[in-house]
Amino acid sequence: MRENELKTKECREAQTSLRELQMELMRKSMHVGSLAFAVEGQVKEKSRWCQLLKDLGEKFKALKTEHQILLKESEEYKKCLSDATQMTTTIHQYVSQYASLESEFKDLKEKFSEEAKERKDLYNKLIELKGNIRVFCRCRPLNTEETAEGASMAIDFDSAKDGELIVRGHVSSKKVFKFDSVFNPEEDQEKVFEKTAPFATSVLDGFNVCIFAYGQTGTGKTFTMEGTEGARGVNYRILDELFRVVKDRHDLFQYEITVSALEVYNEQIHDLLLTGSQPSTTTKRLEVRQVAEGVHHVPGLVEARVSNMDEAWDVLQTGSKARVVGSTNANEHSSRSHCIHCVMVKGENLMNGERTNSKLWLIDLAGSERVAKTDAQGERLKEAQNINKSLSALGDVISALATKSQHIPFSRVRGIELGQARKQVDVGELSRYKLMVGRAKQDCKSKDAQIKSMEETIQSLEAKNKAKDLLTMNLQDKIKELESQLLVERKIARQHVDNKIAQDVERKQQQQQQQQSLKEENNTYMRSPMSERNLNTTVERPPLSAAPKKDLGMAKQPFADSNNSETYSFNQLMSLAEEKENANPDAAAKARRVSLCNGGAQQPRRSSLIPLPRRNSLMPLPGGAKTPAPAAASPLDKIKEYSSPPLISPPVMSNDKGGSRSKRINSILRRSLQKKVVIRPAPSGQGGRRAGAGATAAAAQGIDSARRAAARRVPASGGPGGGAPRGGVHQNRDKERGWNH
Ligand SMILES: Nc1ncnc2c1ncn2[C@@H]1O[C@H](COP(=O)(O)OP(=O)(O)OP(=O)(O)O)[C@@H](O)[C@H]1O
Repeated sequence: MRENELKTKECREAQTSLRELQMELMRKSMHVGSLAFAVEGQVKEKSRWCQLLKDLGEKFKALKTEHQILLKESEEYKKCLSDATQMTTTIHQYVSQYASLESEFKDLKEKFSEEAKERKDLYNKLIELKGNIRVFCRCRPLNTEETAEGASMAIDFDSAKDGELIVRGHVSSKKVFKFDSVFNPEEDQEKVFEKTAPFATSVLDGFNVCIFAYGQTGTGKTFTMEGTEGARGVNYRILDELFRVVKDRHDLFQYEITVSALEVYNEQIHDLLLTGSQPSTTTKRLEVRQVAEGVHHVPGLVEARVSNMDEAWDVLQTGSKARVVGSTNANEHSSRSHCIHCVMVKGENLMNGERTNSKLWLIDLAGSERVAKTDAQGERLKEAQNINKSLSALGDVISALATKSQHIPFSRVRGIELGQARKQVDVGELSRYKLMVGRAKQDCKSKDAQIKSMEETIQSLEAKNKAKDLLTMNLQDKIKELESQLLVERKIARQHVDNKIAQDVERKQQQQQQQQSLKEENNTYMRSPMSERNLNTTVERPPLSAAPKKDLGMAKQPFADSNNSETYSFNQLMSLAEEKENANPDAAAKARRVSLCNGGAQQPRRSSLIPLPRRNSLMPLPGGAKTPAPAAASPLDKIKEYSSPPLISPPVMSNDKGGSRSKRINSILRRSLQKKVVIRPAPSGQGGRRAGAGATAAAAQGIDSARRAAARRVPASGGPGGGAPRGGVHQNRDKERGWNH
């Protein structure tokens, strides 16, 4: 039992432990599960990290590669930088070299310009030394006809190299001619051109050149100048040379070449380039003009711009073909006109900008002929005569030029004066000048008229000005007089006011003294009884005569006695005066009238305590009561008063203390003067004037009239003599003026 119990207990314990173990197992299995989940997460994380690691490894590899590339590049850049530095240094070196080369080039350019100039001068000197006018002589071979006729050469060319030509005569006599060069019949075109080739350079250097062929008809002039297709003459060759030199100089010079062609036929000029395209009948006549010294121009002549030899030759050939040619006994194709080809060259030196303008004249003259020999008739005869005439004139011109004669007979030549034509004036130009002169004259005339009228206006204005000046002076004089008069009146008014004030003060003081004495008397009577009164005693009274004396003293110094309590201050006096004036305007007006008008007998005589200066103007002093009042209506009787704005400001007193006082007085005076004095229009004389037209003018007029009236009354009011002369009035005026100074 016990065993059973033990076994049961053991079983129970084993069961409990089993349960615990089961629980433990469960916990462990749960823990294992959670660990497995965690492991799974860790595995995932690990794989992610592995992937990241892999990516980073790849990136690292790429960066490494890039780094290597960049390293290579940086090395290359370093090399480039060093190369660039070297290049910069090289460029700087080149720049400095260029600068030095440029300055060198500039120097060389200058030197070259100088050298070119020197060369040009030397070349020109050489040409001059050879002769500005050079004469070459060419003899053609005998033609078939001459040979057939059995003619022989009459010229000896033994000394041709020295420029001598010997003409054998029929007799034994020989004639020797000297030329710059002599070409024998065997010498070809090229040989002839050799002597003329240098002129092409002269033309391009800016010099004018003229080559012409002169000679008897049929002697080979046209052949020499024009030549044939197989044997080109001077014209072709010199043009060819010209363009060759232009080509050589194209780096240094720029040229502009134009050509023209004209002929002088029967002393008339025709444009061959124009006639080449149009019928000769329609061509207009041309004339040679000298536009400046040594510069000639044919207005209206066609000038063809050419840029190369072919163009130039084509143009000149067109002209040559249009030339008048006729058959004569001497020459089957005789030129009946002078053919002139002109090549105009405008050059510009590209180095220094120097410009040149030159001309090359190539002239094939018509041949001189003996009319008798050629047996010319009709048109041919006329042509021959004109040709001979013009050639003769040309001979004279050349002779004069060669001998450097002062007078060159250009006027004899017409058409062949291309070398140096005299200055001609265009008819159209002349008429234009005439028109201009006419207009200028008209302008001049109209301007003269304007000036005259202006002078008259000025004169009249000056006269008016003078009159105005005179008027102004008169007015100024009047104003001065009025001003002085006004000052006098002010003075009088001031004195009057002072007197009035003094009188008032005196009267008041008298009254006060009287009242005081009465009071004292009363007091005396009141204090003593009747019994005590001494009837014999007399009250000591101030003598009656003493008061006026005292008053007189006070009146003399109304503003100075400050000890007296009854004495008025200046302001009080002023206010008193104003009060009085306001209270009794009639009296004030009367008072004013006293100052302005003749109060005469109506006014009571008052002794002025302040000595007044002697008055000679306007009206008598108040003391002049003896003077009878004028019976006739005085101009002052016509005076009426009316209020108006202040006329003239009183002069400012300079005294500082008295300034306020004087201002006060002035204000009173101003107020009294504001009642302006106006004279009624007089029946004559001053009737034209308007009273009150202007404040100042009215016052001036009024006072002036009053003054005149006073001046008229002077003799009546006790003046010396019945009719005082006008000078007396002036004297009075002067005296009045003297008061103010
Ligand atoms: N040096 C020369 N060699 C060969 N032939 C020449 C020579 N000079 C002139 N002639 C020939 O002589 C002829 C007359 O010459 P050309 O017409 O040039 O004379 P010209 O002086 O111009 O006469 P014109 O004044 O009448 O016009 C032409 O047939 C020309 O071929």
